[in-house]
Amino acid sequence: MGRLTLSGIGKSYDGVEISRDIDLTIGDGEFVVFVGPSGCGKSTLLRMIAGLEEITQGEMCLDGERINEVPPQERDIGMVFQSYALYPHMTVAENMAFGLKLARTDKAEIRRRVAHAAEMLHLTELLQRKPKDLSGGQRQRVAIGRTLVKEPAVFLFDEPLSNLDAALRVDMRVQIAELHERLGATMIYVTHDQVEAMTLADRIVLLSGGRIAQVGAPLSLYHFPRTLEVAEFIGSPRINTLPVTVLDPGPRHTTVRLPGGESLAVAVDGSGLSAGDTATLGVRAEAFVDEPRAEARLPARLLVAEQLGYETLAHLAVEGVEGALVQRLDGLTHLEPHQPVTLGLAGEHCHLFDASGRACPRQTTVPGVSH
Ligand SMILES: Nc1ncnc2c1ncn2[C@@H]1O[C@H](COP(=O)(O)OP(=O)(O)OP(=O)(O)O)[C@@H](O)[C@H]1O
Repeated sequence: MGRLTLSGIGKSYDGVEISRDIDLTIGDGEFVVFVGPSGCGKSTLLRMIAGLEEITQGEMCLDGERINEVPPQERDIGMVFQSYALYPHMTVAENMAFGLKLARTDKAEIRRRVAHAAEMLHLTELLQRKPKDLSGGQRQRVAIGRTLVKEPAVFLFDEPLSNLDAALRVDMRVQIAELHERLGATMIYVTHDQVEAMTLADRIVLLSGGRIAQVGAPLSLYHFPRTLEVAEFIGSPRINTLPVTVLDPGPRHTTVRLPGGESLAVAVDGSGLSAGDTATLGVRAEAFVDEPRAEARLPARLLVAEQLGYETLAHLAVEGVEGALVQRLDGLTHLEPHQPVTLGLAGEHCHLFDASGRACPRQTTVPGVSH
């Protein structure tokens, strides 16, 4: 079992509060990713779960038992760190067995667990090698193996892939997903990489300033962000934002004036807004529409076209909008430098945020994705 409950968890260092009011239940077998900008408190929260940091507020329970005061080695929790910290003079097998030896585990049991972990992580052929004779990805797999042999109920990963190059990261990401599938253990994973969060998580916990900004399935956060900050953090390229003025707020549609003067009825409940309010319109790079579906238009000029093969990202200048807007286009689209482009908008594909950054509830539904 590995059901973790955090109730009102908070952390202060010398009276300075860095996180608070963390309420979260992580189900047995769930893969949860803590994500958020640097300094938002992800690692601190993970270290509190591991028992490496004192919990200064609230209660933490594992399978119903309070663990606040339980030392790390007595928690049924294993942690994989960003730095592999393997013992250089020991073989892969010895590195993996080390923790079990310290815990005086029976020798035959150690052999069984090391062999099983090695097989799961495709390390069987490498068991007699020393860390210096391994690649970065192989070393990271040994570090995971060291935790795997302890057979913990909960696995914690603290940015385990950040020392690897881009191709290896993708490879290891897939291997970690496979491992979760095969073990069915609870896994909590910290990263500042939203692609890792989107691809690995059953649920994402997006932290901001030491508090939970939003918890949900990756696609829920993508399509139904509760704040502008969440909308900007999830998704690559970043969501486009445009300053707008509210003309007519309403329960199903809110009409806004766009830069350039056209109006657009956005499919959101804007009943908390008033006519004349300033707000932010959010449009994902793939959410611009062609004629005849366009309900409003923005004249734009091409700045740069990034041709990525399977897609082209057009960076566009629009009068009245700071910075470039990005439109995702088919990879075969050919664009001339500086060519004028018309961006089409449709109200059901847009987001609207009030001046404080709170999202107006979208009235649009996305099949299979809950709000
Ligand atoms: N020992 C400490 N004493 C005082 N403040 C600390 C201590 N450790 C962390 N902090 C502060 O707590 C905040 C959260 O740090 P934490 O490392 O949890 O953030 P993070 O989201 O994991 O960031 P990153 O992605 O950069 O690793 C930061 O403002 C940090 O400066």
